[in-house]
Amino acid sequence: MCSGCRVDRGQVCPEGEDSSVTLFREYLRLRTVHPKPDYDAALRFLDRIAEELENTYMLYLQIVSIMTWEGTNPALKSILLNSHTDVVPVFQEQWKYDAFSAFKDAEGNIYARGTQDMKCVTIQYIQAVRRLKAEGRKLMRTVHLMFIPDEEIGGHEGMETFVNHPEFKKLNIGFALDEGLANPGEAFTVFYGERNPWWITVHCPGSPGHGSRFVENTAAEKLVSVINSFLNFREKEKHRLNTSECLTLGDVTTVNMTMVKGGVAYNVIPAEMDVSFDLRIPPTVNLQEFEKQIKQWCKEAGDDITYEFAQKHMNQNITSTEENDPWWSTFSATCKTMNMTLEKEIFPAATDSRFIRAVGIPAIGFSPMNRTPILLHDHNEYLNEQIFLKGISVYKRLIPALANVPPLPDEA
Ligand SMILES: CSCC[C@H](NC=O)C(=O)O
Ligand SMILES: [Zn+2]
Ligand SMILES: [Zn+2]
Repeated sequence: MCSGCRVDRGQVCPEGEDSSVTLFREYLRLRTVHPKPDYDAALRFLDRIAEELENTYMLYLQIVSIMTWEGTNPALKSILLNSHTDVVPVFQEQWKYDAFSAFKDAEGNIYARGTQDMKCVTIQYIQAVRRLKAEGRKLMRTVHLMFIPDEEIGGHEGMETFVNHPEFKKLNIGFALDEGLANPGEAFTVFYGERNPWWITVHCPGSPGHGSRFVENTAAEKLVSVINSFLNFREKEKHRLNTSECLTLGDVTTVNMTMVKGGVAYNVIPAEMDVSFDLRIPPTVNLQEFEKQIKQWCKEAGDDITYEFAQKHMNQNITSTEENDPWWSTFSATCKTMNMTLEKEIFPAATDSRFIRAVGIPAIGFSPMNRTPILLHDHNEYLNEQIFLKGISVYKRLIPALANVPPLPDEA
């Protein structure tokens, strides 16, 4: 039964492994890894699950799959359980085990790309729903499990497109859960907003000439000035983070110089040099003012400098974590009944939640992994099977609580 793992809660596979863990390991072995993710394998896997769960299963744009568990009052806004199916590449030589073998060591640590980001959450949603259905539970609101590609490469052909698709609107989503991060301590981290990613390339043109001369107005001098301005700001933000007790990474702006381009030969002064930065800007920063600052740095560096963005997210919607917010109060009260401590933060990187929040839907980023080092995108990404299993019980409480939030004033 291990390979198919159609067994349910509490049932144990022949080798004594919980069937949910076996299913998780099976999913981890699918190579949905960039740059050529095997999405077909994921779709076949999900197709089978949908059949097992007897959920309505739809495929949109050939890639986004949605399993729907209809509520007893389907006119009410629904709950979205979102997860992406892709994972980032690995440097296999740096791993202790094959990154797609889902090796489990004696402590129950499962090693594979995607154990934390975010194949764990996908299977936890599925198994929680499976258990609830097996118990004959009926929920008031409809629950949609959405499995989406391309999150790791910016979501252009995934969530960014899908949120504007008429089929997305038809889902009538009131509240969404999406991915978060592990927490090495006892607490669980929850994310109510994200920093905006800005990927910028600054073009520094200059006078060319022979490498033996003191040519005026060179591209390199401008480049150095631009780099210094960005990196001085980086130092300030780093200092602000390191000297404040209450700030987390999501509360400051990070700047990283990630690419430089230019030059053709040792003795030819180039006519242009380019530099690219990855900026992540907290939702509290005035983005117009921030761009003015960038313009100023470019102006100070010399004439004719231009810049362009490869990513420039402007939406700064955050999700309410006020006690009077029905979604948040339900989420946090349910966690409290399980004695979970929550730490509220701004997500430092970008997830598909930014597209969900941008269309006005509240979303919480949450991956139930405490006592776990943050290893997403890292070598030897792993998750302990007990932590993974605990997460299923967490969702088994959260999903009905959220799906039973009484009709809101605008739904009456
Ligand atoms: C700006 S699109 C890139 C999205 C990517 N997400 C996860 O790592 C990130 O770099 O944050
Ligand atoms: Zn992710
Ligand atoms: Zn990721």
